Amino acid sequence: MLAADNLSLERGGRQLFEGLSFAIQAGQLVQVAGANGAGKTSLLRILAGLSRYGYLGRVERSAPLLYLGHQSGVKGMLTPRENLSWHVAGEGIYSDAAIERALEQVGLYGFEDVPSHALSAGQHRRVNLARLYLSQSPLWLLDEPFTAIDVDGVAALEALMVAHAREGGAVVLTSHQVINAAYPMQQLSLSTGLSQ
Ligand SMILES: Nc1ncnc2c1ncn2[C@@H]1O[C@H](COP(=O)(O)OP(=O)(O)OP(=O)(O)O)[C@@H](O)[C@H]1O
Repeated sequence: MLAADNLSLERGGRQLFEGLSFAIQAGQLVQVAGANGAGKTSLLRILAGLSRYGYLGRVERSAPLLYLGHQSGVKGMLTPRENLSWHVAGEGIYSDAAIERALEQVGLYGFEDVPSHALSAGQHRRVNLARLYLSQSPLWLLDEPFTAIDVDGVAALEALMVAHAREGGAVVLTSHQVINAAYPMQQLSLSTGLSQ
């Protein structure tokens, strides 16, 4: 689905990674490991095709991907329903019922038509995560998806990622959290690459 060949990135005079190569196949759950400022977000953006310059090496993508950045990407003026409709419009046509179901699955039943600026940080995040329930992209690149999410929400998201991998998808995520997925979780180190 995704292959990185000899990736190197320097930022602000610091070498964040050098000669990094790995391949992500269907069915893999991969957590990018590293301290604050190590370069995890930078790597994910390169993998997603959002950083076109400034790095060395090649990325080959052979499957459609969904990238969720670490900011919620939710517009405060719009309701959760409008935000989600706007986001998924680019990925195909979805019925209002499917959008409502996705919002219900992330615990936003009853909040569909509230202006998003009146939602909490975790609820903002949940609007963004609802995109995963509608996604038809096999490859998910998720930057800090658990930020501001409560315990039940974390468990639901872990289960969703496992189901996605079992159905032939793949997930690459950054997180400082220990993930309790009932599924083999591989670690991607910025210095040594993918664990076995
Ligand atoms: N646009 C930029 N210009 C210059 N330096 C940048 C830029 N964006 C990020 N950096 C630097 O690159 C380094 C890596 O940042 P990055 O956000 O990729 O780290 P991270 O591993 O995701 O960190 P965290 O765990 O704190 O989210 C940091 O030292 C950061 O200051």
